[in-house]
Amino acid sequence: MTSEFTLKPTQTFFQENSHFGLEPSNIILFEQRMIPAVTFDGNVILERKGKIAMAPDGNGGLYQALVDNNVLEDMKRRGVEYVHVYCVDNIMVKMADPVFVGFCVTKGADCGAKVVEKAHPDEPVGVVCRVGGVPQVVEYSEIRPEIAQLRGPAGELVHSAGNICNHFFTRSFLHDVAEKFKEQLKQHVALKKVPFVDSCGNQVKPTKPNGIKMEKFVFDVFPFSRNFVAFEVLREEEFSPLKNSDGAAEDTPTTARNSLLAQHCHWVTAAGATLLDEHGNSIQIPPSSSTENRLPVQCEISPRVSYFGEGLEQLLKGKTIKTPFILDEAAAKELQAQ
Ligand SMILES: CC(=O)N[C@H]1[C@@H](OP(=O)(O)OP(=O)(O)OC[C@H]2O[C@@H](n3ccc(=O)[nH]c3=O)[C@H](O)[C@@H]2O)O[C@H](CO)[C@@H](O)[C@@H]1O
Repeated sequence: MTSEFTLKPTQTFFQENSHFGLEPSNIILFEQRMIPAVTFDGNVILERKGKIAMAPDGNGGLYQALVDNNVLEDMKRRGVEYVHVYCVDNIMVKMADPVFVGFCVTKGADCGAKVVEKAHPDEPVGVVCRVGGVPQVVEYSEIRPEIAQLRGPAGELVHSAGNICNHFFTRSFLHDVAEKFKEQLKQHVALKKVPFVDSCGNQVKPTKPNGIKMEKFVFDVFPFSRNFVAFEVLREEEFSPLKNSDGAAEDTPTTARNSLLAQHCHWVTAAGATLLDEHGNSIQIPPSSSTENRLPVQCEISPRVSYFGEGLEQLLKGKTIKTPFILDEAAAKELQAQ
């Protein structure tokens, strides 16, 4: 799902990359709806003369967009029964993870969410929990601080299941949502800086929030589930979000890249290889849970060679590898021939 802003660049990106080897007719890109941004007293905002400022309707706009674009019918025709939904800003996402999907299917779930243990009470992640017995996510922007900080007897956070925006649905559940529940999804208020044109015709880029965007949230369908499951995974293996530009303290392009490189180093050493730095000295890799802040070892493995570290032993066991090291399909062929 894209928005009005991202459809064209996404299409172009897929074309420029030969659809990553997929059959183009098997890739369905579709747009979510846009709704007007308004001022705090409810008036529309002019982005420029003659154009109302619009914004995508939140990731919960998915359910309306599935209907608008006949996507569920298309899935039915293709025999798609299970759907993996994830947000675009997590470099470590395991697309269509067979373990997660298998877990949900084995449990007979119609709806599931991957979670990681929250790092600290104020971490900006929603909390997957039950409220009055009903499964849901309480978003970080809406949880009361004293609830976020509640701790159990051993000092652990009571509400520790951090939502990573990584969900499983059956097609039949999505069908029910589209037919019966989508109108019941709440609107959430987001205070935003909305560029506008002032009464003299000048473009203004506000420095503090001047408007409201209404958003629906993708997880607001969880309460309608008949069998909801949560599946906890390790943060260092599956979650390194990109929320800020470089220069910020966390969740930047640099931290995302470093998380991926660190993971790939672990795969290489777990497969029995030794990594060398540019001077030929062997590199000691800290454990994957280490928070030690050091420069990443330049070691990257193409997802076309290994999805989650599997199959590397036959290529790498007992080998000594100089970094920077990129294991793409061509390098894998060479290693296989050795
Ligand atoms: C509403 C929601 O899911 N919140 C989750 C989201 O927060 P976060 O604040 O990151 O939520 P965003 O509004 O950025 O949306 C997350 C993702 O949803 C998609 N998107 C967003 C808006 C939109 O109109 N259309 C659209 O497709 C994008 O892929 C985006 O990456 O990720 C966090 C983990 O990183 C979770 O802990 C939050 O609970």
